[in-house]
Amino acid sequence: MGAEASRKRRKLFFESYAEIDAQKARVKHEEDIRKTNQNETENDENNDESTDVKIARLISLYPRYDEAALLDVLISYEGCVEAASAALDVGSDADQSPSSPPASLSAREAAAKSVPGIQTSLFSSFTSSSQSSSGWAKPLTKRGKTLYLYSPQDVASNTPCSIIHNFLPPEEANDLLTELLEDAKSFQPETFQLFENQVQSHHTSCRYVSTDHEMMIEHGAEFVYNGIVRTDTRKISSRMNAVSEKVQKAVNQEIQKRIKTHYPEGKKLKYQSPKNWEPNAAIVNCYTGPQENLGWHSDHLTYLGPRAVIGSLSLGVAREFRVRRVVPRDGDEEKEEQVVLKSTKNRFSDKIANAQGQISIHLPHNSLLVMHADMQEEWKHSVPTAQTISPHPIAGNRRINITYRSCRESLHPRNIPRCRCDVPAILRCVQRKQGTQGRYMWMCYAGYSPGSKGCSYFQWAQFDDDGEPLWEKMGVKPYSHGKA
Ligand SMILES: O=C(O)CCC(=O)C(=O)O
Ligand SMILES: [Fe+2]
Repeated sequence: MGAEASRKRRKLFFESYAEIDAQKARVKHEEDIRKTNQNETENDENNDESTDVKIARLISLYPRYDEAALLDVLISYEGCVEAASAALDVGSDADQSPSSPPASLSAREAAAKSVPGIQTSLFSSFTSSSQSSSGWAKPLTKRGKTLYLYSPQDVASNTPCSIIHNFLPPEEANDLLTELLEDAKSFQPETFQLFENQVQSHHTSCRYVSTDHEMMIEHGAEFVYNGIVRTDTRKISSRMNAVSEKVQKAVNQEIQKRIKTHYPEGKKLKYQSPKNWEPNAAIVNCYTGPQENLGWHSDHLTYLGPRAVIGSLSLGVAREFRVRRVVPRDGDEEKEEQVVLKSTKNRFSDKIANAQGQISIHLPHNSLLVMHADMQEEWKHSVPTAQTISPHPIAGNRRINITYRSCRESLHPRNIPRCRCDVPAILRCVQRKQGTQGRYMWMCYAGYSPGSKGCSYFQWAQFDDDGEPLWEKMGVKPYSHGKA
């Protein structure tokens, strides 16, 4: 391919060469982190390669894909050549060798095919024969493949989520969208600490709370949420509040349905709150254009408590929401905890967690997705970059998402233990370690705030059956109890 043609094709993916370099730097940075994680958990023979070497390896394997497309795939797989290569193999016709992609495959198609796998049909590609212990069908996913789901029935049967399409009366959805698009003009990307570097999210967001009381508390001090120091907290508007009441009603109905149809013996899960779900905070996310995204993560449980339920309303441009189950594996307990901690810093995915493939849920304008109590502890989710988007008549190329959350009073920052850095500790669930999977722990949070290193504070968490903290049993003094 001529240099000029190659440059043109690169431009299909990136606005500028600076962006390619920035992407490469990002991959390199992510690689460094992955390398650190892997060094601590496993001996990976491939982990000292630079991004350029990895790209060179992919180019030699897939000579007919251009560099930008391969870089895109490598980014999707967090710098793991093997995973990227597996995805490209899936993306190629089954009977073609990796070095012989279809002759007509453009760079855009190559990337589309490679991120990450193609479902042919829900019922022909995937088969399910058994139910998991929590009652829902075993995921129908396969390694390196993505199962695309659209219908509420498919979503409820195959994921820990349920979805309601056309949730609000159309005018109400449009009015809320218009209001939030205006608000979002002053949203900022999230900044979080990734070891010694500060990293910015690839979308903007803002936290909203429902009462003046919460506003006063949160304005005095930085509020750490989802691993991010949030200095901009706003008050929920009357329009958002009216919608919040509808979300509350629908989410409570969905929770009851879920308990009856999916959970063992039709009972709520251990640690799930038996109370009516009442949203008192929201994070509003704004994704401008197809490249803005949110990486793999589980939502932090620090203020929500175990078995949290989240109502997530999508407005504007339709995007994909991906979920994948976290697969437990064996490893050293202490190192595993460090990995969990680090993975919250960088919202990093784990190639082992990818072993069962991913599920993509289509999120159109005015859809309410409920992430149920079986979600955060056992699954990760993301909003990936899109190859193309259909402009929305009001939002243009933007998508607004509101995640309504119910923070527990018992886990308010003033009530939770503080580590030696004098920062409220973070609550995490062990997701991957066989043996301790499902156990909760309190850890130092300070390492998340830019410029701070953090301490090694660690304490197993204990809760009653309804997910309320048992501070005394843990021998922990909540912050406010220690105050005069
Ligand atoms: O934008 C979305 O649909 C998901 C947002 C999300 O996962 C979050 O705010 O934690
Ligand atoms: Fe999330």
